[in-house]
Amino acid sequence: MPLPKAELHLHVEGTLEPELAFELAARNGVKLPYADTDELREAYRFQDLQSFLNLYYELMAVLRTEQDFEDLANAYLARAAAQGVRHAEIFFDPQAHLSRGVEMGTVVEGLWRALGRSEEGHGISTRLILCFLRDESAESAMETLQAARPYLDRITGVGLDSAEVGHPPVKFREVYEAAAALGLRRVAHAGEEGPPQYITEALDVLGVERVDHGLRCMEDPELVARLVRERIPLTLCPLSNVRLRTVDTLADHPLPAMLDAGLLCTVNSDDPAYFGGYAGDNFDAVQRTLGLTEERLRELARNSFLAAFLDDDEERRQRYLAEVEAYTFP
Ligand SMILES: Nc1ncnc2[nH]cnc12
Ligand SMILES: [Zn+2]
Repeated sequence: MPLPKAELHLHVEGTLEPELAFELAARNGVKLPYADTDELREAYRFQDLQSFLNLYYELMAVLRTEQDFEDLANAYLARAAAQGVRHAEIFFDPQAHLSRGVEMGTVVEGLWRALGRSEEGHGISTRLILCFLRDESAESAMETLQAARPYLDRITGVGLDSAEVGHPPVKFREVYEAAAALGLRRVAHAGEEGPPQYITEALDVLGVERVDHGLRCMEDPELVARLVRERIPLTLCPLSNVRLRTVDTLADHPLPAMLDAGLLCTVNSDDPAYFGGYAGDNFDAVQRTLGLTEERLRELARNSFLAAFLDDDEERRQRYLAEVEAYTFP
């Protein structure tokens, strides 16, 4: 039995495996510029975040109907359950669909058809987090938030993703204020490729409660001290960092130093279909390569539930935390 954990940094579009991409392409009459799944996998050699994003957006062309989004989410939930995920907070990128003529309702209702049955079907509780694309305008983000208003009973929070450098958090100040006024939780990618200053801005200007990635905080000791003091969770994605060359090799990953510094770290998969592993694979990889002790792994799992947006269901959080403490490693 795998260690129970929450996944807090997972882009549902990043769970599109090549096999499902071809299946959906055939179903929707979409022509992909790859002969087969092998040729597509060959394209998964990324130089940086942008080279990954190019492929990530290109493949979204196969996602067209509610059924497509339901199938995508169901495939993820099945894989996640097999790797010990008990709770998943799932990002989606509506602007990447709206711009192709796929409506907000198609995306949210499609995802919800899977998420609404996830507890019975996969034993996973879920939350949905709407992400704004930071390389699009603030006006577009605000329009997207407005388009989501009929679906807010299904959406827990907002996030910020896509190309980071040159798109500082401050650009989205008003959108995040509007999201907060609607009662939405706030997170943002910061310090993945962008500088530590973006992490500070995400906290101070956007009021985020968790930082996605946050890796580059390690360049600024005062920021580390603040993150420790304020118990700000970081949603790290080790295999993603290797594939996008944020770190040279997994052995160079600062996770052990971050835990030693007292940071509230969690381990997640980001875009598992592209980066070589789901949540459990990320745990296994850091255990193997970074030599994390069982107590460190238990700490990561505990942190994931502490950092989860389960404030409306504390009883469930305590149940999950008890599962973590009772877990015996094989
Ligand atoms: N790792 C990542 N960083 C920024 N935007 C993303 N969108 C999907 N994955 C992402
Ligand atoms: Zn991400």
